[in-house]
Order: sequence, then structure tokens, then C-alpha cells
Amino acid sequence: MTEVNFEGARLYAIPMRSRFRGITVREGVLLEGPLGWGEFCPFADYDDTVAVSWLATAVEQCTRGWPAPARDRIPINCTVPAVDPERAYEIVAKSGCRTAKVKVADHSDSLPEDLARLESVRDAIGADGRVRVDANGVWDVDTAVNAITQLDRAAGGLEYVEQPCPTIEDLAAVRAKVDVPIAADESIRRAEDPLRVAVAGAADVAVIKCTPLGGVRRALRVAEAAGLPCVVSSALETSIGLASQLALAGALPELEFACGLGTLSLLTGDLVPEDQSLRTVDGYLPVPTAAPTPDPELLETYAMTDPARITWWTERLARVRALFEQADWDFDR
Ligand SMILES: O=C(O)CCC(=O)C1=CC=C[C@@H](O)[C@@H]1C(=O)O
Ligand SMILES: [Mg+2]
Repeated sequence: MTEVNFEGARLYAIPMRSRFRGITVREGVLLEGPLGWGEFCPFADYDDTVAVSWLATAVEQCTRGWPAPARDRIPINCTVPAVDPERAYEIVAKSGCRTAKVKVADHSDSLPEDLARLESVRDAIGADGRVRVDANGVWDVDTAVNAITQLDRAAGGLEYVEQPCPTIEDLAAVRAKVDVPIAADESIRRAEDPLRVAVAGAADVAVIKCTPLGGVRRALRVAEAAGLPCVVSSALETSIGLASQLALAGALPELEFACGLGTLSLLTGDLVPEDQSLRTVDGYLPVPTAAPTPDPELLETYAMTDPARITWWTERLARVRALFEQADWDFDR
């Protein structure tokens, strides 16, 4: 992998606008290769083995590029964190998106807050907008059935509920009891072999994220294996990593749903110049033909400065690089 300039890795730390997935500062690494830059940003709680796929996505982007797209723009959902109703209204209203994805079940006893947030989101998006929720797998089957029924009512109809329960079996049980369609996210992405998850009977929609799945080519194979309509959703990358996710959304043979790639708005900044930044405009993002280039000034502004974090990321990158090289990674497999 001499093609990738690991010595020139740039470490960044960008504060989030609101806490999301327990994260208040997004950290990661940019790597340069012959085709431009890629982004390595596995969440801190992922071990090195899991992080290998994240590195593969960055290496694919900066050394190989992506398969040809089937479309040139992607409809985007705005993402509403577990915020109060006023803030939820504001996020949806100013997003320009016709679909909103709302985080629910953020903490125990969250249902009354979730219901108020959904009512507000429906007010903001209007009767013809679409509203989906994501519970990140925290409910058991009975809790899920009860919550989904109430959330569906508060939202004036849900497009789908993403990962209501942790297991495939529980998703199937909930799906048999509610009319709201079910989407599988963690069930696919965290599976030991995402190509072999029997998700078809348990969900109506597959959420696919190319960053943790090892690149655009692999994610396309996972999408095909899932055999369901797909939604591409982000891993909270900067514009550098979002480019791969948009390339995946662009290359899917069919795309029925808006994708969860409008997450740059959750960060307080980006690493590329304003005119290349992948911020949603009128509910859409373009499918890039090449990775955007980081702005040297922004790399300085958001450079990681905490010595302990720098050591942690540098050592992690070295370990994951060694695993990636041992794996003799095949991007097409
Ligand atoms: O899909 C979206 O609208 C935004 C992305 C998003 O929700 C997520 C990004 C990163 C980590 C995940 O916990 C979370 C998700 O569960 O889908
Ligand atoms: Mg999800």
C-alpha cells in the first residue's frame, strides 16, 4: 500500500452542533493517494478488526475511485437528533428536505419527548413530507410495538422505523405486529458477514453505509445480497468521506428512498472549500465524480491538538493499517 501516504495523514477534530450517538466532537484522519483523499473515521468504540473496513473505504476512494453512477443527484433526508420540539422544527424547516429522519429512544422514558418531537417535525415538513424514525435497536418487541403505534400516530404516519430492536428475530416479530415498514441498519452493518444476513423476512428496507462496509464495491454487493430497497446513510463523515457514500447512492441500480447523507449539518465545520462542501441544497446532494480536496486552511483550523488523542489515533491507524495489509484486501470480494 505504498500508494497511500500514511506519513502525511492529517488528523482532525470537529465539534458537533448537538450530541449525536453520544459524540460531541467528530474525530478522524484524512489520507492522500494517487486519486486524492480518503477518510478514516471509525467511531472510538469500534475495535481494530472492525476498523479495517473503514480504512478500506478510505483506500478505495484515494487509490481506485468508484464504479460508474446511475444517477447524478440523490434525494436527502434531514437528520433530527434527540432535540426539543422547537429545535426539531427549525432543523426540518431550514433543511429544504422532503424527508426527515428523527432519532427516538435516546434514553429510557424518552417516549413523551419523542412524541412531541415527531408532532413538531410533521408540522414543519407538512402533510406530504415523509417522516422516519431510528431507535438504534434499543427496544424489546413489546416496547417496540407500543412505541411504534404511538409514534406513527404522533407523526401522522411514519415512512418506516429503523432498527427498532437489536436482533433479526425481533425485527421479524415486530414487523408481523405493526403496519409501519421496518428498516434494518445495525443488523446488516454489524453482522459478522453482511453478505449473508437473512434480512429479507425481517425488514422492508436495508440501510447501507459504505464506510463501515469496506467501500462502495463491497456495499453494492451487500445491497444486492439484502434483496431489499436500500437507503444509504452516513457515518458522520466530513465531505471527504461523504463522497464515497454519495458514490454508492449514485451507483445503486434502484433508489426509491431519500438517503441519510445530510449529516454535515450536524458538524460545526468541514474540511473542504465551501463550493465543494457536500451540504444539502433543496433536498438533494450531487453524486461526485471524484473526491473533494481538503482546504489547507481548514485542515489547520480543525487539526487535532490534544496530544493524547493524536497518539491514540496515530497508533490506531498503524495497527489497522497492519491488519489491512495482512488481509490482502480485495475490494471486489
Ligand atoms: O441516516 C441519517 O439520517 C444520519 C446518519 C445516522 O443516523 C447515523 C450515523 C452514524 C451512526 C449511527 O448511529 C446513525 C444511524 O444509526 O443510522
Ligand atoms: Mg440507524
